[in-house]
Amino acid sequence: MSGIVVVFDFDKTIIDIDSDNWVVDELGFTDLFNQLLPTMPWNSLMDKMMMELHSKGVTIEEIEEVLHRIPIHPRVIPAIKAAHALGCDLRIVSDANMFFIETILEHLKIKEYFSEINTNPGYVEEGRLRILPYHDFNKAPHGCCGLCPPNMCKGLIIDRIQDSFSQDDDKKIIYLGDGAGDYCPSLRLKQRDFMMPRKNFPVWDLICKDPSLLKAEIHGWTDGEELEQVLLQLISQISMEKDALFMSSDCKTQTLLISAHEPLPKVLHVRP
Ligand SMILES: Cc1ncc(C[n+]2csc(CCOP(=O)(O)O)c2C)c(N)n1
Ligand SMILES: [Mg+2]
Repeated sequence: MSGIVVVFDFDKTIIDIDSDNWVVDELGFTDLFNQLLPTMPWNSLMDKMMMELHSKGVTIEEIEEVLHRIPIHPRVIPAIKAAHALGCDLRIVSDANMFFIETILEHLKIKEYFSEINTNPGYVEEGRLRILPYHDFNKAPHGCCGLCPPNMCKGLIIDRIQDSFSQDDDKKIIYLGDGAGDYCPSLRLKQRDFMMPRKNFPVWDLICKDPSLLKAEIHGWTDGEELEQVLLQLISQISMEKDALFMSSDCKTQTLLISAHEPLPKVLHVRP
């Protein structure tokens, strides 16, 4: 393992659009969706829309067929496979839902590259699709920065991922996202981590207001091609730093930077 955890947002990061809008639009339910949107939270509306689809005779197979046609940039899958081959632990944190994400990842044959998918529950119940909130906001509000929707705080999910790392393991997170919901987790990243916001998308605009609020290093990207370049460059840079064997040209002291194989000290001073 490389000691790198790559956390991907899903909509407009792995795929190139919002999966919720894609399904509603492709099945011809845009007007009803827009009419109901001011009346309820997005996540509750998606559950209601799935009920509407079912009552109008749209089948699960038809929803799957629409999901199989979802647009994705051609460099995203190679980027995911390369990051995995380099030993990174890949995870998803998304405000879409499990049914849409699993259907798309299985169709693209890339589900197995991810060790964890954190998203809203989505499952078939008596022939209709149910979409439920990740946090049960009727029980207790998650109470974070105020920017996250009531059903999901991605910041809390990042906290949980960071808490799962053992103390002496200096794992680094690379977080990729586009939306306003990706801002809260970006504030939780540590100095050793990396934030990859999609340029000129909501998370980018929020970060640009005051970049000093982030402890992590910021690396923007515009499309799948740049996502691949920036991500693989960061992984190779982090891996090189970890495994570096640096011999100082100073003849009195040679400094060996030893790789992160634990009980060895990180820096050894060797007298010639
Ligand atoms: C102004 C405005 N109203 C509502 C929404 C809600 N919304 C739109 S797409 C989506 C799924 C995001 O999935 P992922 O986390 O994978 O990007 C959600 C929750 C929004 N983003 N902006
Ligand atoms: Mg997104």
